[in-house]
Amino acid sequence: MTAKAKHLDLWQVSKTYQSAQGPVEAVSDVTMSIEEGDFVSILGPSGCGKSTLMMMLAGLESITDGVVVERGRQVTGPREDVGLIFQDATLLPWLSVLDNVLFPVKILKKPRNEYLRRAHDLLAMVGLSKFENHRPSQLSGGMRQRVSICRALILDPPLLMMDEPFSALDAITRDEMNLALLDIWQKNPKTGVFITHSIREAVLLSDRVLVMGGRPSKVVCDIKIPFGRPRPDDIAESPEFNKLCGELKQYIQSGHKHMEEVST
Ligand SMILES: Nc1ncnc2c1ncn2[C@@H]1O[C@H](COP(=O)(O)OP(=O)(O)OP(=O)(O)O)[C@@H](O)[C@H]1O
Repeated sequence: MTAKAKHLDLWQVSKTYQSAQGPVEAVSDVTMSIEEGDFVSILGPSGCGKSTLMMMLAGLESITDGVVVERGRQVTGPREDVGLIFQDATLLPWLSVLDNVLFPVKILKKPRNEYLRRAHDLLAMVGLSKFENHRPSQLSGGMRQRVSICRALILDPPLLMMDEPFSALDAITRDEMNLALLDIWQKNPKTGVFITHSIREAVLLSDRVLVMGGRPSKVVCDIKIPFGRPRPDDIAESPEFNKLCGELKQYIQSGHKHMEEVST
């Protein structure tokens, strides 16, 4: 079996914020790789540095120490080949759904006609063809987040980073969005970094799950998810799925306890 190429390489990556109350060591000494095409979730207690780590990988937050390399090139700032999705869909209220999806094309001054077909196809894939001319205020939260997924995919970036993209949605819509994301990955595989507080969501979607914890925060657990793709519909009911969730829960709880002990 041939080894997969590395998409991201992190070497001794740390981040210390300077705040009015003094330095905050948010991430400490993370060394790891993420392989091409892998969907990697990051779990961990609140405040353990998950978003900070993702922002450093995306080149949107400076790195205090260490190096991040993407496909052989050191990351020094934001770049076009990363799609980003956040908890809030952050759509532009005055633009139609279609124009929101095409917004990165406009900003980067790429030819609209070349991306129009892709925008229609993406919106069809997430079931929003009939809403292309609607404004974001006419959509539900789940629909808005589906538009933001299409916007992140419009330039077909090889890397998609998602920071708790479904945490503001109700449970049923969240399950639907998980299935939509599995479907998108099946049809158009890419490298993914996904931050979530939901253990089950992480196990369902991922090829690998990392748990961050401790103070200063590190990667305390790195588990390969043994399920192939496409994932069977009833995978989340299987004993193996639930066993993995149980193991991850224990790692998170011990990281949580450690953070509480240090902060008291
Ligand atoms: N701009 C900033 N200035 C100072 N401290 C910051 C800044 N941003 C984050 N922090 C601190 O860094 C630590 C890590 O924050 P981060 O948002 O990365 O954690 P997180 O694991 O994503 O949390 P959550 O799950 O609650 O979103 C926290 O202690 C936070 O208070």
